[in-house]
Amino acid sequence: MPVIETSTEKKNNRLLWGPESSSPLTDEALHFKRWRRRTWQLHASVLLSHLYAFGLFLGHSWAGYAPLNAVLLYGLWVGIGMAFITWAYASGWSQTRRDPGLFLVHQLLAIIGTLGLLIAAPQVAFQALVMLMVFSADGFLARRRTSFWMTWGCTLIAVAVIICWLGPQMRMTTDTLAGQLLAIGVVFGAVVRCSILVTYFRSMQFRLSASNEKLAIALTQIEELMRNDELTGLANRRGVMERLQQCIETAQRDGSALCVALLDIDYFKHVNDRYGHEGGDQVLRAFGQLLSSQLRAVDCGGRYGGEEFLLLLPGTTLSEAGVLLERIRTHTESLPWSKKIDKDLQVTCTLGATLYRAGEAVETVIARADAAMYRGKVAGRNCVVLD
Ligand SMILES: Nc1nc2c(ncn2[C@@H]2O[C@H](COP(=O)(O)OP(=O)(O)OP(=O)(O)O)[C@@H](O)[C@H]2O)c(=O)[nH]1
Repeated sequence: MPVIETSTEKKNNRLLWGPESSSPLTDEALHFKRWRRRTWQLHASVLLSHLYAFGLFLGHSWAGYAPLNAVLLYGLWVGIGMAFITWAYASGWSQTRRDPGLFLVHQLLAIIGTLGLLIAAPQVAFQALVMLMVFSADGFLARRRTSFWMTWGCTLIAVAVIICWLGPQMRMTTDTLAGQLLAIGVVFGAVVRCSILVTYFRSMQFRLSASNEKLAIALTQIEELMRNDELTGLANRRGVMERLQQCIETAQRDGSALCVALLDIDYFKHVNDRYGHEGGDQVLRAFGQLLSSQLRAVDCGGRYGGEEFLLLLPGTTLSEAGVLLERIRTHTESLPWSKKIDKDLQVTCTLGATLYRAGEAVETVIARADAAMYRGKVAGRNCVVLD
């Protein structure tokens, strides 16, 4: 399983990239499976690179630039090291280390192997130096600050030693055709290894931006759901209240009119009692559709409570609102409820509206609309009351 860090460990062992640990939302087993897959992919590419380098050194030996024994010893050293790292990944032992990618181990293996080869075959110092630098490029993938700096620190020291010690003897082995081909092979290998790493980084970047996009879409959907009433398709209380706050700010800024109306279905309890909760829900759904069809795009209708709705009508005077609310009332009355639910069903609503007054609080304007609607209820319902 992935190593879980304590907070002190996190502080002492800061990461250079990526999250501190897997997100609590991420399935930990999935996260671990992905990590293992990528580690194995990278490890396979490292093994191939070592094989390639070994092949090139063998080629140099065949062309007479390095003693065969030295090359074979180098191959044995790297082979044992790679077998150990493969075991460490497969057994999960690497997971118990602070550097689960074993970047430093990789690097020390390559450095010691290269230095050993150079002592025995200084003729191939230049090629070995290039390959060492190429293998070091893997160090860029180290996440942990200490792994990163130790990997690079060791590499730079090794490179400095090679340059100071063998610099004067360094030469490109290009005096024969075989030497030329081998030198080209060294450069080719370096380019391929670097492009593999760059491709790896780019695919990580691509995956990251793709999941960021998915996340942004999911976030938008969640935000929409948070503000929507599933039953009626209108805004819910949170949504309509946020919108009211925005409408008030606009009205205060440009001095435009803002009408606020409360609407309540009459005797809704009877609908529920007679047709059941499902019948009541059907009425609410149809009512939501009716309101949506009557409001302009700039208006907002939201479900304020059970069978109570809040309507926001920006840029609308009280008398203009009166016309709209009367239309909603008559449409409610004349909607073919008998076809929709039951032949005996008759639905009406009572509406109360008021004009927002500059400087007043949200609660005040709603309370005034509520009082207007209440007066309509007392007066016998199925009417519009303007305050
Ligand atoms: N089906 C359904 N019923 C709901 C929902 N939310 C609230 N109600 C019901 O709506 C009814 C509201 O009843 P009251 O507040 O007494 O109002 P009323 O019967 O409409 O009477 P007046 O408003 O005075 O005309 C209650 O029976 C609630 O259970 C809902 O989402 N679905």
